[in-house]
Amino acid sequence: MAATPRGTSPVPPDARPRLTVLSGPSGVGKSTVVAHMRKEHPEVWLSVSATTRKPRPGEQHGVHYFFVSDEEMDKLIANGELLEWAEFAGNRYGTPRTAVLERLEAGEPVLLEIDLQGARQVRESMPEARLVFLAPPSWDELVRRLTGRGTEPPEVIERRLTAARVELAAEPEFDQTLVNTSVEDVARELLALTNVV
Ligand SMILES: Nc1ncnc2c1ncn2[C@@H]1O[C@H](COP(=O)(O)OP(=O)(O)OP(=O)(O)O)[C@@H](O)[C@H]1O
Ligand SMILES: Nc1nc2c(ncn2[C@@H]2O[C@H](COP(=O)(O)O)[C@@H](O)[C@H]2O)c(=O)[nH]1
Repeated sequence: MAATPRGTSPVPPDARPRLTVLSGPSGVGKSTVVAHMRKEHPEVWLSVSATTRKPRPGEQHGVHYFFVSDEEMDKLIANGELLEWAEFAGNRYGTPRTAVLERLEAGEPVLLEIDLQGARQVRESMPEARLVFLAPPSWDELVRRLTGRGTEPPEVIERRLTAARVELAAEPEFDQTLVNTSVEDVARELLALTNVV
């Protein structure tokens, strides 16, 4: 058996800083679960995405998203500043590359909350990432949550539900599925997957 070099200790694979990607259909509760988890564990670093979507009431630039113009998004993409990006229901969204890589290099676990297309791109470029799918308890409950949130007009809800059917069908591509029946339970399970504790 090979000896452990002096000054180092064997690190079990699960103790390494990990890139966790949380995806799932619009309205399933990704932001709610992540916010709940980070209230107790603010040390979980969540990437702030850039988007061309307009802010919802209460959303702050640099906190919930970097709200950018179409031209700014074009530049971010052209300059290779995004780790991944996608068009979703009429807007573009992308993950700023440098901030994520800096955190990972510093040994900190990183969480991305992104759509299916983005998750697939991360799987290609960073195969070590753990992909977690957040599923609704049922289709009807997903529709209730998305509609009940009251943030999108009916035609945008329709677009998001069309995307949701595609996203639900892609669940087998993910490493893990969590069913969002209870925010508290899922937040605890997600925390365990991020390797923070
Ligand atoms: N476990 C749950 N039980 C009941 N309602 C929930 C649960 N989780 C989230 N919700 C509610 O569902 C709605 C959608 O949640 P949220 O905005 O977090 O979804 P999301 O997946 O982040 O959506 P999007 O991808 O569109 O940003 C919110 O009104 C939220 O309060
Ligand atoms: N591919 C990416 N998807 C992202 C990113 N940031 C957010 N999202 C996803 O977009 C939809 C819609 O979000 P909303 O805030 O408008 O409701 C949702 O699935 C998010 O997870 C990103 O950087 N890249």
